[in-house]
Amino acid sequence: MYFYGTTGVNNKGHLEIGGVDAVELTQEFGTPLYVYDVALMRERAKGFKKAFEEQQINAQVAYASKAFSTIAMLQLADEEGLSLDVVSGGELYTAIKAGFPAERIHFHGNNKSREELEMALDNRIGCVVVDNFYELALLKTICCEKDAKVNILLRITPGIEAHTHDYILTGQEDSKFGFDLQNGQAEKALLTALQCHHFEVLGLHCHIGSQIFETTGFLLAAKKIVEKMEIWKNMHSFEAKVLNLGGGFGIRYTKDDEPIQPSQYVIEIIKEVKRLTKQYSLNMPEIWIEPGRSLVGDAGITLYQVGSSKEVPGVRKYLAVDGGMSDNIRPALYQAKYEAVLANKPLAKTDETVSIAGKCCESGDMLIWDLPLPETGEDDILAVFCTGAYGYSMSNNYNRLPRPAVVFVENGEARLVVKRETYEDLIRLDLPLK
Ligand SMILES: Cc1ncc(COP(=O)(O)O)c(C=O)c1O
Ligand SMILES: N[C@@H](CCCC[NH3+])C(=O)O
Repeated sequence: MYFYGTTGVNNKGHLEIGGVDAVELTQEFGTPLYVYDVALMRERAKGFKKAFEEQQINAQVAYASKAFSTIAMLQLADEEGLSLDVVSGGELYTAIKAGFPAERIHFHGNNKSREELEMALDNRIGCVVVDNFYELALLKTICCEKDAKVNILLRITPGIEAHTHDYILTGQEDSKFGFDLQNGQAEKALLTALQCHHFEVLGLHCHIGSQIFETTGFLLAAKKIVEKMEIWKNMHSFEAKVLNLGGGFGIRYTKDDEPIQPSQYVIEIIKEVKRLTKQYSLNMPEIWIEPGRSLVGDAGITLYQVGSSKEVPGVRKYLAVDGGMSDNIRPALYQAKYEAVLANKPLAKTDETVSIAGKCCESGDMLIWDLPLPETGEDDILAVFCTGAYGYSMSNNYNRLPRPAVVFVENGEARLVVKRETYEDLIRLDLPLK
């Protein structure tokens, strides 16, 4: 059994997170319930920051808020001195309402609207990560209208495709994001941007993928970009002040995942960029990264009430919980794997193998296949580990299921940070036929 962060077993034999009894949490806040281990999120944030500080590198660690964006979460990110990556007006709005310092907000997205870009400029955010020629032109028009200046990074597609465990170098990257480095688009974008006096081109950005367990892909990406930086310095007198290598650092969902320490990515990236910049006589740029999953993923646990069960003789036993693909779509979308225990008896001997079904009207609404559990019945609470990233943020109201509440636990205290949706919330925006 693998417990993350402050999770353990208390003297009642119950699962405990942040010093709080998980069963009592369900009694107070209901189920399904997302529970976040605040100490673990702080530890992860500090780990990334410390890795840069120890090497005395100017850096920004921007939390990719798509992983889990709520007011309390963004306030926590601010407390930990993180910057913030937002990818939509909604994420930006949440950040502003959370009081997140605008100068540390970076705005991503492959189809930012005029309204979103105006919102970014009006709030004087730290930088816009420009993704394509359409955006370059639109941003220029808006800046002219507002007589505004804006810091930008150019999102580059370096031609490296990161698959979870291996890396494939592609000649021509087929991606909806960014300016291609190989075919000259990136250089054309740079020249266009440099001609516009409304833009301060801070540097370059790339993101090679997600749930990556090795450093190789990041180092290859850095190499390709720094090589271009040298060419662009000589040809266009442009020297990037910032090199943003994105997020994607992998975490442990199950025993099959073997992540490396978050600091390891940072240490190796710094070493490689130092080596390359020395080789090409460039100034060391600021290094920015954008972890999402690795800051919050393993800090989240979802608690469910166990309900019905069905035995298919000789095949399997299905055990249904009171949530499913509406609160965690990752198994249905990516065949993502999770581990789970019974929160009311996590150490009990596992003598059954069951498959955990959600309650949505879809055969594909399965959370975990073939999970070893003790004999399980109606009074049991299932705790699914590692649901902190892309769980709540990808939740939905399929079958008109209200979204669960979110609770932060720390030092023996629980704090409700997102209320449970009600049926009334579900129809709030509906209008009658006549
Ligand atoms: C541009 C960018 N930055 C950061 C992230 C965060 O990725 P992860 O949650 O895997 O760290 C993503 C998502 O993959 C992304 O697209
Ligand atoms: N949502 C995905 C990751 C996408 C990251 C954003 N580019 C996941 O749950 O793993």
